[in-house]
Amino acid sequence: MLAYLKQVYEAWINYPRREGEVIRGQYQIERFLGMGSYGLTYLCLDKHSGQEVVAKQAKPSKGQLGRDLLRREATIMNQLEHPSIPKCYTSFEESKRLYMITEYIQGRTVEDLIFERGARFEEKDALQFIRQLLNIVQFIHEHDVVHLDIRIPNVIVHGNHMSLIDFGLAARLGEPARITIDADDELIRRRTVHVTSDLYAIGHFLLYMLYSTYESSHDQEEVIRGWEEELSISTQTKQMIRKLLQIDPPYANVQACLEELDTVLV
Ligand SMILES: Nc1ncnc2c1ncn2[C@@H]1O[C@H](COP(=O)(O)OP(=O)(O)OP(=O)(O)O)[C@@H](O)[C@H]1O
Repeated sequence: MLAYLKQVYEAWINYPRREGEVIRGQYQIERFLGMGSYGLTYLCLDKHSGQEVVAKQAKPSKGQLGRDLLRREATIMNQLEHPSIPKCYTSFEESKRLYMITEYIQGRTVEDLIFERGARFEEKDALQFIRQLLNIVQFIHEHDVVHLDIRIPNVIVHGNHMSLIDFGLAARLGEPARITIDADDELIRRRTVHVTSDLYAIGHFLLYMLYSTYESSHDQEEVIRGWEEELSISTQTKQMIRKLLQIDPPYANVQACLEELDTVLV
């Protein structure tokens, strides 16, 4: 009963703001984009600049933790000035709610491209794509930050341009755990702040892209096989994925991975 009441209360306090409402007299809500684990995200019109921007609000039910994470996200994004990372414009409180305003990235996520648009990435295309992504991640690591949430819904593609979004879980390398975490937030505690975490995620990212061309044969009885058997890809690419996924000794850093990738791409 208590758990049910908690659920009802959280749904009520997390209820998104309506379209048309204006945040701090400047950001008019055009569309609710979604509710993540720690935040509510809106597409807004900045009435001062006439530009579309993204407003992320700390999720009220997460209390201080949600606010701390959003503040940390804004601090980290402010340190990462790169054409493939959304700019953080400002953050502020309004009526005890914390908001962060960032650049709106046009385009489609890789998840949408594969699962909604039916995009297919051949081996070479997938590797070239991963090369671009590695360049962004290398920049982030050079700034002593680890993203920790590199997944196909967090990469947006617009023409030939790619952007990495959602720095909500990003952390500084070697950062001591400063945030008190309750039972619901176990996930964060288990993540290790090390560059290999991002490389591991890129291994999975690459597998998603490569599986976009995979067709299982329905004639035979369904047999569960691993990716190494199922995917028709070169031995070199398989070796790279094994290192990314830490099946074999992992790359020490992004540079080592890029160097090997370049030998595969020639
Ligand atoms: N800067 C941005 N530009 C364009 N779209 C964005 C931007 N930031 C977030 N989005 C989109 O808004 C939606 C909600 O994003 P948000 O990061 O709040 O939650 P999530 O990704 O659904 O969950 P979680 O943060 O728990 O992974 C997603 O569809 C995401 O693609």
